[in-house]
Amino acid sequence: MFSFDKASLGHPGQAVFESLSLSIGAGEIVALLGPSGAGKSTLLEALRQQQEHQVAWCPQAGSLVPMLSVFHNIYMGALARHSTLYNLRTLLLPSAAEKHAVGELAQALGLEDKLFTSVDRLSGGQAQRVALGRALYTRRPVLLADEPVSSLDEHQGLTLLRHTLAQHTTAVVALHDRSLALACCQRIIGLRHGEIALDAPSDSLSLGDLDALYQ
Ligand SMILES: Nc1ncnc2c1ncn2[C@@H]1O[C@H](COP(=O)(O)OP(=O)(O)OP(=O)(O)O)[C@@H](O)[C@H]1O
Repeated sequence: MFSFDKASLGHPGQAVFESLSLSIGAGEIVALLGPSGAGKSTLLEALRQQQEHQVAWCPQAGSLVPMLSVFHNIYMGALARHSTLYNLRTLLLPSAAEKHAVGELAQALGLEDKLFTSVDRLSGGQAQRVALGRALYTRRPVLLADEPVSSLDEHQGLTLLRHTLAQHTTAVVALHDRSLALACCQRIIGLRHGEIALDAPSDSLSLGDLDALYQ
């Protein structure tokens, strides 16, 4: 599904990975771990470019449109599924069917009472749940998510990450919470200084093994 062979990845004027070799197969649920600046977001963006039309994309907070409502931001996940005319009509005057579909998703995310509240009036954790909702509403099989539950409490983060992963066949999720990575993902890829420092099944790893990534 995803494959890099001695690839150079990075940003204009800055290579983050100088020679990255990595394969991720369909059906894998993968956590990306590593200290800040290790290259998790850079790798997610490169993965996205390889399978753009298959990917449900959940970037870090800040990607929502703050002055629009929860309904509108979640609906944006569906823009590619519909004609421009249908999208314009739905954004201006949503049908009962779209309100119901987005409302059901909002309910699963604990946002049912905020459906027509603008995102700039939400807490950080509520906004993160909207971003997850938008990714879920794309209804695509491959989830790529960048710290999708970092502002949620431990219990809610675990519940929502499990709920979201269950709706995708393949996923790569950057996380900072190592326990969450071990609990929810089958494979852990640890990044450090633009290299893969660890790549192993999560059931072969302990929290202590993951600590080494951050030392
Ligand atoms: N738009 C950009 N232009 C130039 N360099 C960038 C850009 N975005 C990130 N970088 C650099 O690329 C490197 C990797 O950044 P990246 O965001 O991939 O790390 P990360 O592991 O996701 O970090 P964090 O956990 O803090 O989000 C860093 O040195 C960062 O400064």
